[in-house]
Amino acid sequence: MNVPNLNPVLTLADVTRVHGVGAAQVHALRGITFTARPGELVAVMGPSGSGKSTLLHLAGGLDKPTAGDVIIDGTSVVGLSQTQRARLRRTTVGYVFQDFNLIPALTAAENVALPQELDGVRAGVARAAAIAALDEVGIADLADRYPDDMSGGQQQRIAIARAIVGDRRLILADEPTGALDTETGEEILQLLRARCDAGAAGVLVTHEPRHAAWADRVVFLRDGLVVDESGGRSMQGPDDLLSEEALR
Ligand SMILES: Nc1ncnc2c1ncn2[C@@H]1O[C@H](COP(=O)(O)OP(=O)(O)OP(=O)(O)O)[C@@H](O)[C@H]1O
Repeated sequence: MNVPNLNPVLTLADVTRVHGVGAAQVHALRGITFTARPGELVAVMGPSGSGKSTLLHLAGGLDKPTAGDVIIDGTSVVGLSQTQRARLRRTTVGYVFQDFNLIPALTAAENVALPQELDGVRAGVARAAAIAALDEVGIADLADRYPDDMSGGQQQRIAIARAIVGDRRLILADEPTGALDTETGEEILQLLRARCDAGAAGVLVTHEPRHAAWADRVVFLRDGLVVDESGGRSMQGPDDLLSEEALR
C-alpha cells in the first residue's frame, strides 16, 4: 500500500528503556526511533530478547521510556499520570495478544463492549458498537456466545473486535496468530490489514516472515537497536535476519 505522509499515530523518538537497576540493568531498547502512520501496518521482527515486547508496551502506553519520548495520537505519554495513560489506552489503543485474553464469563459482545463501558459509555450504546465491531470481523451472529464455546479463530476475532471497537486508531498485535492454524492465522492477519487499510495504524510483532509480508514495512530489532528496515509486502530483508532460526 502507498501510505500517504500523514502525521504518525505512534512515534517513538530516540527511545531508551532500561529494565532493572545496578548490576541487573538490561538495556532493552537503546535509542530507537519508530513511527506508524494512519493506514500503515508495521511489522516488528527480531530474535528473542531483542526488545519487541518492550517496544509494544511503550507503544501502548503501558510503560514509560527511560529516555526519549513516546507520542500516541499526538499526546506525549511521558508527562501523563497512570490514570491519564490508562484513559489514552482505552480510547486510542487496541491490543491483540497470542492467547486472546478474553473473559470467559462474558459473551463475545460483552467482552467487546467492556472497554467502552469502563469508559462510561452507556450499556446500549456500547453493545451496539460491539455488535458493529463483531460484524466487521465476521462473527456478529455469535455475539451472545461464550468464548469457551467458540473455535480459536473465532475467539481471536472477538479479540480483534475488542481492539478496534470505538474506532481506536492504533492496533498493537503481539504474535496474534501464534495459537492458530495456518489458514485461520492468515484470516486474522487479513482482518488487521483491512483495519489498517481503513485508516488505523498497526504494529505487528511476529517471528514469521510470511506474516510480516502483510505489513507495509518491516523493522528488524537486535539487542535493542533497529538494525534494518524493509518493505513488507515486497519484503527482501537480509537473509540472516529473515531465517526462522535467527528470529527465534
Ligand atoms: N521487566 C523486566 N525486567 C528486567 N528485564 C527485562 C524486563 N522485561 C524485559 N527485560 C529484558 O529486556 C530485554 C528485551 O526483552 P523483550 O521482552 O522486550 O524482548 P522480545 O524481543 O520481546 O523477546 P521475546 O521474543 O522472547 O518475547 C531482554 O533482555 C529481557 O530479558
